[in-house]
This record gives sequence, C-alpha cells and structure tokens, in this order.
Amino acid sequence: KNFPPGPTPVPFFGNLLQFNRINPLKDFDKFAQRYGSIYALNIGRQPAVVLTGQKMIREALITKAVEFAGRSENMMVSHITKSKGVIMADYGDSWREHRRFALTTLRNFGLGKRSMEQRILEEVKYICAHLEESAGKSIDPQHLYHRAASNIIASIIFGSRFNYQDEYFQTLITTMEKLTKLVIGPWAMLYEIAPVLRIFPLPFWKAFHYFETIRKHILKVVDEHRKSYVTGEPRDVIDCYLEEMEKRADQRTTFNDSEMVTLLFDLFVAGTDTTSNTLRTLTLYLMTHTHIQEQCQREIDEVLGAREHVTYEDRNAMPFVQAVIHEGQRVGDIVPLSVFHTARTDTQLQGYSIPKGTIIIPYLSSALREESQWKFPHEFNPQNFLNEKGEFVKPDAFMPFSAGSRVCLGENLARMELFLILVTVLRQFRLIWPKDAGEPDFKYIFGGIQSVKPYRLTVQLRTPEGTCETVH
Ligand code: HEM
Repeated sequence: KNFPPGPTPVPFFGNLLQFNRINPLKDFDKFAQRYGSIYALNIGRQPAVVLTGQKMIREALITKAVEFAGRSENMMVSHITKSKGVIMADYGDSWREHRRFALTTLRNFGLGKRSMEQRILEEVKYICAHLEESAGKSIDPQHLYHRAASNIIASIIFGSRFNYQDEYFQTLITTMEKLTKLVIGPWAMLYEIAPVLRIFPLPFWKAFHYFETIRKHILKVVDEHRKSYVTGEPRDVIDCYLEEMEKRADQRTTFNDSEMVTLLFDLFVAGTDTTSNTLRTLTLYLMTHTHIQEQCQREIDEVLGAREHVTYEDRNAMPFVQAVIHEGQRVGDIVPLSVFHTARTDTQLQGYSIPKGTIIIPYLSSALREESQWKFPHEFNPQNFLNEKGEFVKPDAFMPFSAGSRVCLGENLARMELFLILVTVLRQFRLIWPKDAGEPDFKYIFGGIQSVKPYRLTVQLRTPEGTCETVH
C-alpha cells in the first residue's frame, strides 16, 4: 500500500524482461520519464525502488542515511561471502567496525613507513617503464592499468607488489576476474530469482569454488604474516588487522580470520576494475581530445618544472587536470547502479511507504548526466568542473562514489591513484590514437562495473629528458 508506482511485473521474472540485456540503462531512463524520480520494480519476486537524479539519491542516502544503509542477504555474492567483510555486510556492528578499521588503515599514516603516495608512485614507475618499452607501437592498455591497480591494492594489503608474471598473483587475479564475471552475470540473476535451482550443479557453483580458492590463497599469506609481524611496526593491512585482533583479544569482538579474508577480498575486488576502467576511459578521451591533453601537459609542466616527482598536494595547483580527471569519472560512469542498498526499517520517501527489506537502487548515472545539473551533460568537457575564473568546483551531482554512510571507502585512495598516475603518464608521454584504428567508439559495455570497449593506444615520449626511471 502506498508503494511508489512502476511498470507492471509478470510472475517469476518481475520486471526483468522489460530491460534490454545489453544496455538496460536506457530502460531505467524511460521508466523515470514515465513514473518520476522514484519508481518501483520487481527483481524476480523482490520489490525494489529506483532513485533517479541527485536530489532523490541524496534525500535517501544522506538525509535518511541510516534507514537506507542495509544490504540484501538474498544475493548470490552475499551467500558466497556469507555477508562478511564490508561490501555485502548488512548494517550492524561488524560492518561498522570493519568499515572504520579499513578507513583508518587506508589513511596515510596507518601503514608504517611507506606512505600510500609512495606505494602508488612505485607502481607508476612500472607503468611508465612498460609504456616506454612500447613507445611507437600500439598497445591495449587494459591489462597494464588492471595489473597496476591490483598491484597498488596488493602492496597495501600484502605489503609488497608482485612481478606482473608472478604465478601467485596471476592465479589470484584471474580467479577474481572469473568470480566477478559470475556474480554480476545472468547465472547470479537466476540464482537469485529461482532459489529452487540452487541445488543443481549449474555454473553458479563455480563462483563458490572460486571464492574458496581465493580464501585459501589469502589465508596462506595471512599465516606467513602471523609468523613474521612485529607489534607496533605494521607493514600492511594484514599486520594492522592482526594487531587489532590482538588488542581486542579479551573483548567481545567481530574481528576474526574469516571476516579478515572477506575484507581483504572486498578491498581487492572493489579497488581494481573501478580504478583501472576509469583510467582507460580517461586515456581514450585524452587521446581523442588532443587540445585537452595538451592543456593538461602545459599545466603539469608549469607546476612541476624540473621536479622529479609529482605529489598529491600538487593537485591544488592544477585545477584543469583536476577538472579533467573528474570529468573522466563523470562520463566514465563506472558504477552506474551503485551497489544495491536495502531499507532497514519501514520508512517513507517522497510521501511513499517503503517497507523494511525493499531493495534500493541508487541510479548514479542519472545524476552524472542530469541535464539541470551540468553545463555540458552529454559531452566530455572539463568546463563542467571549472568556474568562470578557471577554478576547480565540484557540483553536488558528482557522485560516482555514491553518497551517505555507505559511500565508497576507497574514494581517497582512488582519487590519489588517478591523479598520480595520470599526471606522471601525461608528463612523460603523448597519448595518440593510432592512425589505423578507425573511428573511436565511446560506447560502454554495461556491467555492475562499466567500461569502454577495448581499444589500442600509441605513446610517444614527450621530451628526451622525460624518460622513466629504469626498473628491473
Ligand atoms: C574510481 C574508483 C572507484 C569508484 C567509482 C567506486 C565506487 C563505489 C561505489 C559506487 C560504491 C557503492 C557505495 C554504496 O553502496 O552506495 C563503492 C563501495 C565500496 N568501495 Fe569503491 N569505488 C572506487 C574505488 C575503490 C577502491 C580503490 C577501493 C578500495 C580500496 C574501494 C572500496 C570500496 C568498498 C570497500 C565499498 C563498500 C563500502 C560499504 O559498503 O560500506 N573502492 N565504491
């Protein structure tokens, strides 16, 4: 009663068949035009509410943050992770304590001697070395960015980066990729809408097996850490977690090995494709908008001069580069439907009744290209983030990290990575759309984490002295 309006569902599938499987976002827009900024859907038998536009999303996720901060227990991924860790953990003590722990630890000073910035800059050297080797040839930057983003997380979690050919690293990454594909694919959907199928050996069983492989991999590293860690001298997130467990040993605590494994898994999964897909989108736009690329390079050269490294602090002196990165995130639209929330209690939104347990879908893309909020909603234009004085400004509708109490906890790390990687790469290389590559395609492959289609890139060293430090 008094539930928001929406398209009529059919038995078993709900409204799922009314969405285009290749790109359902147009259908989300179509329903918003018909029913307004809040409308109802059925995902199978599960009632859901879609929030469209920055005002509606903010009202639910910020003004009523606690009411809408739940997570569903009925998704395949929550069954695989047993709702532990952070991403799929329901609102409660364990989620709160682990979120707080992760946020504190990810801050610069939480990880011992090597700061976050140093860890990122170390990885940037490898990116540049790879690009330098490829100068003049055309390459697909997908793997390079993906491995770099995974390695930054690996260095934070495990204490060291991996050689790109390392067998352990390869297995971990490929198993995670296979698992991610399954949990956001059609088999997961079937698992969720037809529980009766769960007993049959269908491909979704593989997802549980993959998680088990990852769990064992991570536990092996945790055991090694247990033997070598020194209290008061944490090298990485694992050491910090072990220390926290020791501190809490006498109290009732939610900290234990299986929560730790899922938290590490969460950080790895959430921090890899998101950042690397954003870098791919930005690279594509910079290659094909050379005047914007050159303006970034002029600003970078002016601010850095002969200095060896960029620092994160430099962003304050680079409003244009900042605007370009934010614009890349806006058009990149990497997590279009956020991670679904649930209503934790019976509540109200815009005068409608939302019963406890309703799935809440924050349609983040709708805010990122909302016509009333942006000067140029449908084009790649850094002016969206610059005022008339050329200063950097961030409009309220910029919410690629979502908002409220569940807002992405890796936001600062992601922003630091994007800035340090992009500035270093642009300082040393010219990014060129290969002559024989035809017309660039800016269309997306839809997904829980969205990406542009694969493309090829050519790089050229900008100046003779702009070579990278050699790494072995
Ligand atoms: C450009 C990069 C990134 C984007 C666009 C992004 C976006 C998001 C979004 C939209 C959510 C869902 C928030 C919600 O439920 O409302 C999220 C959650 C999360 N992200 Fe990110 N993310 C990025 C990078 C990262 C990185 C680098 C990490 C880890 C180090 C990370 C860790 C997480 C975690 C743990 C959550 C779950 C938070 C919770 O449920 O309390 N993300 N992210």
